[in-house]
Amino acid sequence: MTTDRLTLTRPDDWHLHLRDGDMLRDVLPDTARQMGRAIVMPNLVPPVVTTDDAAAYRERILAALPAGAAFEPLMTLYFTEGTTPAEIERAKASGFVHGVKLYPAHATTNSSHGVTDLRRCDATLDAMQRVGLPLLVHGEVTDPDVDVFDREAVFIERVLAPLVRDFPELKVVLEHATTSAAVEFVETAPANIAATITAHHLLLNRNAIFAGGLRPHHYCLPVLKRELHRQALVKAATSGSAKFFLGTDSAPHPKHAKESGCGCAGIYTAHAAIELYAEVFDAAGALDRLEAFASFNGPAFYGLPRNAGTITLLREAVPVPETVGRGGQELVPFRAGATVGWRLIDA
Ligand SMILES: NC(=O)N[C@@H](CC(=O)O)C(=O)O
Ligand SMILES: [Zn+2]
Ligand SMILES: [Zn+2]
Repeated sequence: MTTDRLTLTRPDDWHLHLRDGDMLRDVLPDTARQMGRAIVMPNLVPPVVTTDDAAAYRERILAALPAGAAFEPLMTLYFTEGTTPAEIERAKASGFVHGVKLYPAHATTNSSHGVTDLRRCDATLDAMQRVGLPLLVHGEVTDPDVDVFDREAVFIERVLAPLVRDFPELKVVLEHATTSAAVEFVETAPANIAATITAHHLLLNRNAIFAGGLRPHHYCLPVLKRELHRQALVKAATSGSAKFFLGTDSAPHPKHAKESGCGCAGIYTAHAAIELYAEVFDAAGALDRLEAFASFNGPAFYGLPRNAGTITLLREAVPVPETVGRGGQELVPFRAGATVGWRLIDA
């Protein structure tokens, strides 16, 4: 039996880039239309490093919301080697900071202020473990001797496994998991270790970067992997395990910055996020497990209530515009000029 109409508890996006200024105003309505909340990444220029920075950014997001939107931004701090235990206490006490994001220095977009040696951060990690503030990790080593396709697996071995051993109570989210190594690590780790999975890593393998020519809009970090890894991610997401949840890593960059001699990493999926995940779960014969992945597992991990409302999807081919952008710089959305298989209707 096929389902042509799907009603779900309103989902959340547990890994999202909203940027700032004009770009923020352009992209925020896409997320606010479907998600109740989102964990907002702190890699602005300059980064969001203190609770005061996060409070100010939160106000800018709320001010950019379309009238009547009930969206709640869940803020994060950018982990630097200067992040103190006192800042962790302040962040936790704020009630609006829900995680601290670890970018290994130079691993990805706007990560130059990231951490070069996590061993120098023990006191801060200890404070996070004590107050129950999750560590959100971009899990890739930056060692130039490590092949770009192996950077996640090597990070798990060199950094994540020792971290989990030394801070056994620390809540950790391995963000945008892309490999079978990540899936195995998270599955066999204790309940305080979880992972987000993006729609694009569930839908595409690395061939998509080179399909008929170089495809800058399929370039992101961690980079797309082999088909066997994509299959492992689909299996994990649709398994019913509470350790995996929705995190789009929707990462808008202006068209000219992607279509460049040195293009930025990041894929914009917020315009059709839940629709793209529905495609994946449908193809896997697991539409009945989409709601837990999208709407239940994340709040359970973060210790937050589920959203109260619902959203409804209809099975229908919906065209995706060539560009998105209402005033800021144009950006090219995932599936630009093609279609997605579901329509989100206003319930
Ligand atoms: N995922 C990406 O390719 N890019 C993200 C950064 C990140 O999440 O690593 C961005 O901020 O553009
Ligand atoms: Zn990242
Ligand atoms: Zn990201």
